Order: sequence, then C-alpha cells, then structure tokens
Amino acid sequence: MSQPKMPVAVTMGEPAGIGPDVALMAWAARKDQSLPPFYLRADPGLLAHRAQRLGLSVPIQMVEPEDAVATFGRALPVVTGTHAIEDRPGEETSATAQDVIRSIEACVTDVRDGRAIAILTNPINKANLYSAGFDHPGHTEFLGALAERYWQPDRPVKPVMMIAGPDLMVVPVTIHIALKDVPSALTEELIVETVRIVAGDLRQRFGLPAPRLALCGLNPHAGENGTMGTEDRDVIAPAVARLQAEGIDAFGPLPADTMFHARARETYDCAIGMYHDQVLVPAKTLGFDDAVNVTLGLPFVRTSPDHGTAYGIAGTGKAKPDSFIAALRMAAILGNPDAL
Ligand SMILES: NC(=O)C1=CN([C@@H]2O[C@H](COP(=O)(O)OP(=O)(O)OC[C@H]3O[C@@H](n4cnc5c(N)ncnc54)[C@H](O)[C@@H]3O)[C@@H](O)[C@H]2O)C=CC1
Ligand SMILES: NCC(=O)COP(=O)(O)O
Repeated sequence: MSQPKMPVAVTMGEPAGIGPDVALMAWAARKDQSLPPFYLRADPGLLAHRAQRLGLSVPIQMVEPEDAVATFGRALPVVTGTHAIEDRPGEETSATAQDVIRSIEACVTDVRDGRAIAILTNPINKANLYSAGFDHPGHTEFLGALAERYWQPDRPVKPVMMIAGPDLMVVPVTIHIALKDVPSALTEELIVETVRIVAGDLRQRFGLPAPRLALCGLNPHAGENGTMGTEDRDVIAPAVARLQAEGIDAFGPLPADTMFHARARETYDCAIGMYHDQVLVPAKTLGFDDAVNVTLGLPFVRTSPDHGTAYGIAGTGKAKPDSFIAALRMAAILGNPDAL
C-alpha cells in the first residue's frame, strides 16, 4: 500500500505497562518493516527514559500532529498534553489515570479534526481508571460514547469489539460484564444489532462481500434441545432466523466447544460469541502475538494490540511489539481505504 499522508494517532495507555515499550520498539523497526507513520500523545520524558532502559536509540521530537509524517523517518513524533510522568515500569497507580483518559480523548478529536487517519490505543489498566472515576467498562464502550459526543449526538452508537487474527476473527456480543450477568443481558435484539454491524463492517471495511458468521451457543452443546439451558433455543436461534431473513449469512447456534478447530474455522469468516472469554480465549490462543483488537460500528477507525498492560515485563525488553505493529498496519489500511 502507498504510505498514508496522515499519521495514526497512538494513545499513551498505561504508562507503567508495556505500551511505551512496544511503541518505541515499533518506531525502531519502522524502516525494516515499512511501517506507516504514527505519533504518540504521551509524556516525552517518560518515553526517553523507557527507551534508555530498553537500550533503544530513539530520538524524540515534540510535534503537532500535522508535522508527524515529516518527522517520523528521523524521530519518534510525540504530541504532549500530559503531566510529566515518572518512568516506573510495573508500578500500578491511579495518579496517572486522568492523563491516560485525556490522551484517548485527544487522539479521537485529532481524527475528528482531520489531523490523524485513525486511532491506535495502547493498553489501559481498567481497574485503575475506574478508581479515578472512569465510568466506562473499557476503551470499546468509551469510544462509543466519544463517537456519540463528537460525530452523532442525535443517534446512539453501538461499538462492537472484534479480535482479528490471521487464523480467526471473533466478536463477543456481551463484552465487559460479569459472567453471571450474561444470560439476562443476552437479548435477541442485542444479538441482531451486533451481528448486523459485524456483517456491515466486514463488507464495507474488510472487503468481504458476503461474510459467513457463525454464532456460538451459550450453553453446553448449544443447550441440547433446551435440556441444558434455554437461551440457545429461545434467544439465539430466533436472532439467527431474523438475520437470515435479512440476507445475512449467519448460522447457529453452534456448540462452542467444537467451533474452533482448524476444519471448523474454514466454514466461517467470523465467530460471534455470547460472552468475552468464550471467543477471546480461542482468538488469543491462536494469535496472541499478532491479533488486533478493532472496534466495529464506529464512525472512525480504532485498533489496539490484543494484549494488556503486562506489568511484569514492562521496561525489561521482553515485550513483543508484533501485535502493536499489526494494529498499526490495520489502522493505516482501514483509515486509508483508497490505498487498498
Ligand atoms: N486494550 C486494553 O486496554 C486491554 C487492557 N487490559 C488490561 O491489562 C491488564 C493486565 O491484563 P492481563 O489479563 O494480565 O493480560 P496481559 O495481556 O497484560 O498479560 C497476559 C500475559 O501475556 C504476557 N504478555 C502480554 N503482552 C505481551 C507482549 N506484547 N509480549 C510478550 N508477552 C506479553 C504478559 O507478560 C502476561 O504473562 C488488566 O488491567 C486489563 O484490564 C487487558 C487487555 C486489553
Ligand atoms: N480483552 C480485551 C479487552 O478487554 C480490551 O478492551 P477495550 O479496552 O479495547 O475495550
């Protein structure tokens, strides 16, 4: 693909986690891997310390987003706006939470204002942000709220989480909720609305003209005809019937335990799970190093590495930047469809 004329905006994420490590490593690999240009909205001092810790030679240049593309070849472009943050890898604190949140908001407004092509979020510590008053379960839901605020205040936005790896793409219908709350949250309407968005985005953004969507059951053996739970029969099956009537190639509910082996995966393009771990476990097992978390249903492009803050290896050089790099490439491609 041709090099985008606009950069990808990258959030700081949890500063004590591996976000700074993988961003610095990706910049260092930019030439070998022909990476699209990006800038970070983060504290330049922390990044300089972390680069030193990792033994990476990374010149840092403070810029405005407009200068990021021209800067990217010779220095890591950084847009400031945060407080100075001490480089303490692995040390959890909610003291930086407001800066973490502001960085996400600022990257989103950069895209809205035409200063960036897409947003890539570095991992956050959700519990830390909650303790500082953040009232969204994760990025996915927060970005939906920002999309409503900045793009379409008159219409609700339904953000949908997809984990996309080379061997498996998955979507959880319910996302960041307790397992005990899943059965009551799972409605026919929610399933239909989610799958419509998946079908539409896979067609329009991912170039799949007729995506095949396999829906997991909720219960063992997809309920075994209602003897092991009724949601499969009473909620998921009617949702599938409605989707099929709309011309969407959805099928199921299928027993989830036999949906993820290699031959089964050949029968669909994306697996739709009923709860987070049902589909994120197979997705991360098959593709932890290179899968990408991408939010569907938004009026802008957002990707993220599939991993979390990995405090235990932050600042040690053990973090692999592969998922960040995959997320960067996907952000640039989805944000620049003309270059496909
Ligand atoms: N998009 C986001 O903001 C996400 C945030 N999180 C947050 O991350 C925190 C930690 O979550 P965990 O479940 O422990 O998952 P995690 O992904 O941070 O770590 C799981 C395991 O994988 C290893 N690992 C993770 N990324 C790696 C990389 N790039 N290279 C090498 N090894 C890597 C870690 O060292 C650890 O052993 C939580 O607070 C969670 O909320 C988790 C997932 C996504
Ligand atoms: N396990 C992936 C995850 O929870 C990421 O959530 P989000 O912060 O991207 O909404």
